[in-house]
Amino acid sequence: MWRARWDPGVLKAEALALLPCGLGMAFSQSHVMAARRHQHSRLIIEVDEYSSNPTQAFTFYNINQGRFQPPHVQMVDPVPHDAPKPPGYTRFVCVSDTHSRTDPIQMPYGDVLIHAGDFTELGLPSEVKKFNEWLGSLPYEYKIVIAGNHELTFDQEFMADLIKQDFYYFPSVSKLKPENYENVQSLLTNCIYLQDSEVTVRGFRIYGSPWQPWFYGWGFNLPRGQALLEKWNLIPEGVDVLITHGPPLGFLDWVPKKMQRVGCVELLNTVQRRVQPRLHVFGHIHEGYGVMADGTTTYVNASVCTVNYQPVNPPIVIDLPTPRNS
Ligand SMILES: Nc1nc2c(ncn2[C@@H]2O[C@H](COP(=O)(O)O)[C@@H](O)[C@H]2O)c(=O)[nH]1
Ligand SMILES: [Mn+2]
Ligand SMILES: [Mn+2]
Repeated sequence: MWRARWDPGVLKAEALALLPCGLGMAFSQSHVMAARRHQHSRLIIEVDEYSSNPTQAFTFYNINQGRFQPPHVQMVDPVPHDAPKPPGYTRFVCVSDTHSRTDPIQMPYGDVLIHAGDFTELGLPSEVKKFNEWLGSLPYEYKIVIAGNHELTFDQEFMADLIKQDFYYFPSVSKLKPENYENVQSLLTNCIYLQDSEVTVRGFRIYGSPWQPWFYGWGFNLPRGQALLEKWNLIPEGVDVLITHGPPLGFLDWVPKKMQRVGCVELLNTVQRRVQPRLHVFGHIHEGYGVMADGTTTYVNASVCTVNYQPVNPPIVIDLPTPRNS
């Protein structure tokens, strides 16, 4: 069991970790938490000292804190698509990384569809229109979508830089005229599009953000550390469902061919220590498809496409109790 404890009024945090073997170990060191609390205000997450090396961060926190170990961290079986929804629950249907390959996907029954980004290959308006038509054909009460690194045209700063570089890295986007993509979000008429923003549906506060650690200079890429932390700092406390394109460190973020953990350390610390949502949905690392939980948050990597961009992973269904008064 991992617990955090705060000295009254402040600054220094102490973590108490019980290792899987049952031994209790107390830690009181700055790098254990990488967080502090402003007096009378919210918890401040700081850049982790292992931020730039997530594989090393994973190993360190596992050996020293058992942070990613059972019993508190577990793989979870998603709800079977044909299971009846319990009374008083909301059914979330989670997909990600469909990459303009939605035709073969069997969509299950549910109330709220979540798409965690990479719905296109390059963010071309024609792809966005096709995706929007697919959304329009689905029967969910709410459909909530964020962008991923493949939605190049949704990242205005990225497009401005691309023009300066004369489309050197993405020549196939060069035929687009700015007027065709400047307002590309407006093509998404059949969903609620979130970009560092939130919406409340059926009493759930849902927040979405497209940013992920820099990897070959795609859309919404930012360096690990302070730059990404500033985006995560925009996530309000009290959010029930968090949608990001990329995973947090240690949860469904393993890239086998590189033998690397690639999740964001600051996102993990923000999720586990500050925001503590009930559900965190993401994709991006196609190999990490699946569900895990840490006792507070259920983590869903909903990548429909495999690492070879084959759309074979089924949508993941999660039932959450609907908040009262909604
Ligand atoms: N070693 C890393 N591999 C990464 C990272 N981000 C993505 N990837 C690999 O690319 C595919 C597909 O990603 P996409 O965004 O192009 O669809 C993913 O499954 C990984 O294999 C990274 O930061 N480091
Ligand atoms: Mn993808
Ligand atoms: Mn991606």
